[in-house]
Amino acid sequence: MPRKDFIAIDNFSFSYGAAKVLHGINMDIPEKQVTALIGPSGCGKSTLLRNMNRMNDLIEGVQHEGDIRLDGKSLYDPNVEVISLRKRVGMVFQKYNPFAKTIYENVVFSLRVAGRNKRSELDDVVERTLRSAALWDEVKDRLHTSAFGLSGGQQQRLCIARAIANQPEILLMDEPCAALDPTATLRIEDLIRDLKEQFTIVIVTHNMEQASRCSDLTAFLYMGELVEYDRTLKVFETPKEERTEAYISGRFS
Ligand SMILES: Nc1ncnc2c1ncn2[C@@H]1O[C@H](COP(=O)(O)OP(=O)(O)OP(=O)(O)O)[C@@H](O)[C@H]1O
Repeated sequence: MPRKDFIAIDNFSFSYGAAKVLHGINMDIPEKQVTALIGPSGCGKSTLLRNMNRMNDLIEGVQHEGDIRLDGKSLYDPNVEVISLRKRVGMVFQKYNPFAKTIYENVVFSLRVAGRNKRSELDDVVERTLRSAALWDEVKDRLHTSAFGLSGGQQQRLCIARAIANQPEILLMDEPCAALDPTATLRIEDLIRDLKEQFTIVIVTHNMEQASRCSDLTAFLYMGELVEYDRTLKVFETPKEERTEAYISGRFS
């Protein structure tokens, strides 16, 4: 049975120095579903997402209260090593950012870092991962050419492949289609729907249609508070809160 509170966010608040930007967020994110974080610019979506793999830790002066648990275990447990956490939680960013390497070497990057260099294993991972990222057919004849030779949408799918090559449990996506055209966007949305068979996905998006097309649950944040969190259909069709209704109907952005 997939776990309903695979990522359990428990009364979580977060500050950059004196600026408190998340206020007592409570949210259970289920396993192998797509959960979208929506809300106006600056409401704290990326901050919340980046806390799910402790990416904000390196910023000076940050503080948190409350807890985030992955599969029952606190991210802040002193025994949790951030490096092993990042293996469990992959991340894809707004601007596709392949490394200046070949397509093949981008996919196997995290395996090489972990000292896994056996050619036959790497070949298998490359094919399986590129198939999962819906890119194999387009690149199988040019695996050893530069990743920069791909289109923007292909480069983003390659970044998704790189993020999932080491089989994380969770995939965090921060506006993954923001730099893509509508056709490439739809391909990534198809891919997100396929990938939830294997991964728990959390996506930040400004695009309401995208949230309604590809997420199972939607959380609406406003000024660092979680205003509403429910099944996506419910949030879009019969929101409980006036502020959610106003936002999704475009009365403010
Ligand atoms: N590194 C940082 N240092 C200080 N303040 C930050 C930092 N990153 C974000 N903030 C502030 O935290 C608040 C929340 O920002 P965040 O990027 O999480 O919001 P967002 O909802 O993802 O916004 P957007 O949709 O514009 O990307 C904003 O007021 C922002 O200015």
